[in-house]
Amino acid sequence: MSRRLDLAVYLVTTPRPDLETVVEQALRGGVGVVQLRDKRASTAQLRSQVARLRPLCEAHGATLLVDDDLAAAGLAHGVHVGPDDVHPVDARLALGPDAVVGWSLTDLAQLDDEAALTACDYLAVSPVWPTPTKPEADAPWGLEGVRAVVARVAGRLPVVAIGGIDAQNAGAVAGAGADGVCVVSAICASQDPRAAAAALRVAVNP
Ligand SMILES: Cc1ncc(COP(=O)(O)OP(=O)(O)O)c(N)n1
Ligand SMILES: Cc1ncsc1CCOP(=O)(O)O
Ligand SMILES: [Mg+2]
Repeated sequence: MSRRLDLAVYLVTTPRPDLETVVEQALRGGVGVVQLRDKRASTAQLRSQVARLRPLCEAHGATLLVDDDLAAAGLAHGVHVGPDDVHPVDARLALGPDAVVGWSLTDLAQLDDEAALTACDYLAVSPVWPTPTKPEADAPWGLEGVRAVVARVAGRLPVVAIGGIDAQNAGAVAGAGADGVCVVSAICASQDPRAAAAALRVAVNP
């Protein structure tokens, strides 16, 4: 991975008609990574959204990733996969050495998968807290889980956390050792996505 990866505030999108406006505002507020996540979209729809979002992200020096879909991710800067998706090694082989590959951690045993860790650029502790945005998510790690993961991989791979994070608790997540916070609703459900992103940035890097 050769591009600069600013994981401090990481936006995972939810489908909405004004997505470009929300992303643009979030980028102005300091989001460094945007992940396009739309479970219902076809590859063709994702690719067309990537074509619109990528120039926006690049204008702000940010990274655009796609959830799960390697064909759409090939038009972006990389992909985020989970333990039930394509393996990070296969994602790396498909997208090449310059792509960003992120991997969700739902179980500490995943850290024994040396090949996966070598193929990844970052790990996402998922979820740190329960969240209505993803009710089917695995058991929450809590802050102790963030600490446990960071203790295992610190200095080797950056660690972010996702699930139930907002500007009030983001500082605690960073205090547990996370390099960044990933959010859906804290930005997408805000009346002011720019201010919401900026508040998260301050909480992570006071
Ligand atoms: C940054 C980040 N972390 C975790 C997830 C969840 O990924 P996954 O476990 O593959 O679940 P789905 O998003 O595919 O439902 C994520 N997308 N992004
Ligand atoms: C996609 C995803 N993966 C684990 S939790 C989650 C959703 C996080 O949403 P929110 O930031 O609104 O809690
Ligand atoms: Mg997935």
